[in-house]
Amino acid sequence: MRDTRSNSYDGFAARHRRTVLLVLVTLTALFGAAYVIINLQAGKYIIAGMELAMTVFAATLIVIVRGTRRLTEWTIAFIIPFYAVMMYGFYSPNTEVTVYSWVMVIPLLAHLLLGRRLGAVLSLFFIGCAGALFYHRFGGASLVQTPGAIANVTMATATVFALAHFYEASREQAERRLARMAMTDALTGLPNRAYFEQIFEQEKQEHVAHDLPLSLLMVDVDFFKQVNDVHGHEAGDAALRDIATAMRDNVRQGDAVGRLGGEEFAILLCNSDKRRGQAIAEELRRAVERCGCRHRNKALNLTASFGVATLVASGQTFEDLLSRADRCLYSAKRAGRNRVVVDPPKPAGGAAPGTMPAPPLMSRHPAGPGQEAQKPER
Ligand SMILES: Nc1nc2c(ncn2[C@@H]2O[C@H](COP(=O)(O)OP(=O)(O)OP(=O)(O)O)[C@@H](O)[C@H]2O)c(=O)[nH]1
Repeated sequence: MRDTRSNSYDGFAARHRRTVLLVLVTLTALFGAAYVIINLQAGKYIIAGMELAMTVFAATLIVIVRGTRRLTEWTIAFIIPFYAVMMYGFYSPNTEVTVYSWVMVIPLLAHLLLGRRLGAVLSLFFIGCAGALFYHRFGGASLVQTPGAIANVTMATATVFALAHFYEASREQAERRLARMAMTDALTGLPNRAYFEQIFEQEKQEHVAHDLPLSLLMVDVDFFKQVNDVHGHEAGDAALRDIATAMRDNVRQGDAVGRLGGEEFAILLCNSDKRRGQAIAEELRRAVERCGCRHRNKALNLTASFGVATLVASGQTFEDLLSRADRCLYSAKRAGRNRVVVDPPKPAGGAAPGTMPAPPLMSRHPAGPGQEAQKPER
C-alpha cells in the first residue's frame, strides 16, 4: 500500500502549486494571444505560430489542471515548451535585446511550480541556455563590453533565483510542520481522526478498485477513567502513549492506527476480511494486555475492547463503518470488556424490512481479574 503520510503532505503542496499553475496558464493564454497578434503584425510568423500553439495549450490546461492527479507531469509538460518558446525568443535575431528581461521569470516560476529541487535544476538549465544564447547573439557586440549591463541582468537573475529558492525551502518546511500538526495527535503521534478518515478514503478507493477486503477496528481502553482518578492524568497520558505504541508495533506495514479522541483508537486493516480482522484484533488485544502499562513501577493492568467491521459495499462511508465497529465495541464492553466482537455479514440482499439486524459475533469472553461485566457509560 502507499505511504499515505507523504501523499497527504503532497496533497497540501499540490493545492498550492495547482493554484500557481492555473494563474500561469491563464496569464499565458491571455498574454499569448496578445503576443500572437503583435508578432503577426510584425511579420514574425514562426514565433507567432509557436505562441499560438502555447496559447491553445494553455487554454486547454485551464480545464485539465483543475482536476488532474498528475499535476507535476502536466506542469513539466507545460513549463518546458513555455521556456523553449522563451529560448526561441532569446535566439531569434528579430527580437529586441529587452526580451532577455524574461530570464528572471525562469527561477521564479520553476520554484513556485515544481518546488525547491526540481525548480532549481530546471532554472539552472534554462538560465544557462539563456546565457549561452545571449553570448551567441551579442558576444561580439559592444553591449558585452559594457560590464554594467551584463552585471545588472546577472545579479537581478541571481537575486530572483536565491529569493525563490530560499523562500520555497522555508515555505515547504513551514507547510510540512503545519501539515504534521494538523494531521497528528500531539500526545501519541498517531494520525488524528481527520487524517485517519483521509487515509480510509484513499485505502477504500484502492481496495474497491482491486476488489480487496478492508476492515476497521475500533478500540477503547477499559476502565480508563480509573487510571486518571487513581494515578493522575499524567499516568493516563503515559498509558495512552504505551497503548498506542503497542498497537502500532503490532500491526502490519500498510495498516494504519489512529487516535479518534480520548481513549478511543481506530485501526485500518488493509486487505483483511472479517476473519483476518478478527485474528489481528485478537493479536492486538493480547499486545495491549501484555503491555498493560506501568506507572511508578506499578502495573496498571490495562486492557482494551475491540469492535471489528468490514467494508461490504463501495458506497459505505467512514461514518457507516465506524458506527458498525462502534456497535461491536459497545457489545464487547457490555459483555465484560477485554475482548473482540466482530460485525456479522449482512444477509444477501439485505435484511427483510422489519427484521432486527443479526447480533455481532463474540470471539472471546475472557473476564479479566477484577473486571466484572458492567454496563458501560457510553
Ligand atoms: N490522561 C488522559 N485521560 C484522557 C484523555 N482523553 C480522555 N481521557 C479520559 O478518559 C476517561 C474515559 O472514561 P470513560 O469514558 O468513562 O470510560 P472508561 O473509564 O474507560 O470506561 P469504559 O470505556 O466503559 O471501559 C475520562 O476520564 C477522560 O477524562 C487524555 O488525553 N489523557
